[in-house]
This record gives sequence, structure tokens and C-alpha cells, in this order.
Amino acid sequence: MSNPIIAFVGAGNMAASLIGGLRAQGVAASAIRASEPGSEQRARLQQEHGIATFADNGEAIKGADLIVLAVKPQIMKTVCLDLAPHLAPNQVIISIAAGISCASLENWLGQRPVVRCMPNTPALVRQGVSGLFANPRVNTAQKAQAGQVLSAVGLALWLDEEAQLDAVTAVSGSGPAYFFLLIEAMTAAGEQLGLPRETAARLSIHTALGAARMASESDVDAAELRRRVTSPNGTTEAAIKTFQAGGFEALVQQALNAAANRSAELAEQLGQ
Ligand SMILES: NC(=O)C1=CN([C@@H]2O[C@H](COP(=O)(O)OP(=O)(O)OC[C@H]3O[C@@H](n4cnc5c(N)ncnc54)[C@H](O)[C@@H]3O)[C@@H](O)[C@H]2O)C=CC1
Ligand SMILES: O=C(O)[C@@H]1CCC=N1
Repeated sequence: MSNPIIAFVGAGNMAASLIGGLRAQGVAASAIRASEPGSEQRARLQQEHGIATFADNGEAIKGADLIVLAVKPQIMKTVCLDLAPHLAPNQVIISIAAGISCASLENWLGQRPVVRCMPNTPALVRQGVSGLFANPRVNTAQKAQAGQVLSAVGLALWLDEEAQLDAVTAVSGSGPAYFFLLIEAMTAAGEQLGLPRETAARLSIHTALGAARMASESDVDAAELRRRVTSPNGTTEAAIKTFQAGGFEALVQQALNAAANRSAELAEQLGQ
């Protein structure tokens, strides 16, 4: 990556995984800073990644090109209002907070380049996927730099419209939980069918891993891969017909609608 200075404000789980990803990609420790109220977390980041850490947000962002806001959405307004007087005009804001709009960030921080992202927790194992939206003040070079920060922990996909982030939140932001739920349910069902719990769990997890890897590496789509597993009148067909008789696809649509609506609702509440 080119050599921007990146400052993280809030260095919990998501920020720590981004910092780990950037360091693994060869970004120098001297190009990364983080501010974090937790002294143990600051010591851990210093020790593991050799980066400078600060208890004071204003100190951490001095001279930074990119400022990654990685605090919880509920405290974003307070953090931004405190940060605003310390900002220089060209510093780019990258927010990973769920449900905080670019307009709210600009209200609190003043008009400036803002990139809003929705990552997901597999970022912790560098298998994340993020949707990103840049406001019109972000130039091409800044957009590339912001994309590289999120690419350090997985795939980064740009969106044309900010409203699409509600859909991204519903699909991939919350999505890991849906797959965990399926793994939980398959494990319980396998145990019910007579397998030891540990065996049922490992079979379920590795099946999810293998299926995801096939879907991501294959030239054909998921529907075709599914057809290839499904022998006529065989075991898979029996299971899939049962899922579909229970309204599986409609239920998934309803669940994602609920997540997207909640994302829009949270933006409304948190943006005040
Ligand atoms: N966990 C998830 O699935 C996803 C989380 N996000 C977003 O990422 C952001 C961070 O989430 P996590 O890393 O999971 O949370 P976290 O709780 O692990 O990290 C937040 C950090 O902010 C620190 N903090 C608290 N007050 C502060 C202040 N005034 N100034 C600076 N730092 C402060 C906390 O000590 C903590 O270490 C959230 O806004 C969340 O919406 C986005 C996508 C997915
Ligand atoms: O559940 C939530 O609200 C957040 C946003 C995406 C993942 N976790």
C-alpha cells in the first residue's frame, strides 16, 4: 500500500483485526496508531504489533491521513464531537460503525471525506467481507487507500449508494450469525441422529467450510453446485424438499428484510 498514516479511534476486536491484517501485509508499525481507553488493550497492541497507542483520541489522530472510527455506534456522536476540533481538513474518516450515516458523521465532524464501511467478524481470521461507500468528497487516491485498509482482512466491495449498506448489513454484516445458527442446528440434529456431539459439530463446521470454499472457487453458481450434490430421489433431495416445504427461502428473505429494516431504524435513532 502507499504510505498513509492510519489512526484507529477505539481499538477493540474489529480494530485489532484490521491492525493485525495491515501489519501482516507489511504496513510499518510506525504508520499505525491507535487510541483506546483500555490500558490492557493498549499494552497488548503495543506488544503484539509495535504500534504507538494513546489514551487520548486527539493525540492519536495528529498527522494521520486516514482515521478509522472503530468505537461502538452508541458512543460515536460523543467521540466525534470531541474529535472535531482536532481534525485537519484533508484527513479521511473511515467509519466501521453499524448504522451511522455519512451525513451524521459530517454533522458531528464538519464537511470532509468520509468512507462508511460494514465489515464482518470473520475479519478476525482475515476472511472478512466489507461493503464500502465513499461520500463525494473522497478522491480517487483516498478511496484506494481506504479500500486497502479493509482489504487487509478480506474482500472489500464498493457500493454506489449509501442506502445499500443496510442490505450489506443484512447479508454479510449479520450473516456470520446465520451460518453459526445453521451449524448449531445441524450439530444438534446430528447428535439427535446418534453421533457424538463433538463429531456432529466437526462434521457440520467442516461441511460449511468446504461448501463455502467450493462456492468461492467454482466457475458455476451455488444453485448448480447444489444440483450436483442432489442425486435424483436421493438423500439430499429428501432434505432440500423438507427445507422448502417449511418455506426456507421465504424465511431467509423475511429474516434479511428484518435485519435491513433494523439497520435503517438504528441509523435513524443513532444519527440524532
Ligand atoms: N462485531 C461485529 O459483528 C461488527 C462490528 N462492527 C462495528 O465495529 C465497531 C467496533 O466493534 P467491535 O470492535 O466489535 O467493538 P469493541 O467493543 O471490541 O471495540 C470498541 C472499542 O472502543 C473503545 N472505546 C470506548 N470508548 C472509547 C472512546 N471514547 N474513545 C476511543 N475508544 C473508545 C473500547 O474500549 C473498545 O476497545 C462498532 O461500531 C460496530 O458497529 C461492524 C461490523 C460488524
Ligand atoms: O448485530 C448488529 O447490529 C451488528 C451489525 C452487524 C453485525 N453486528
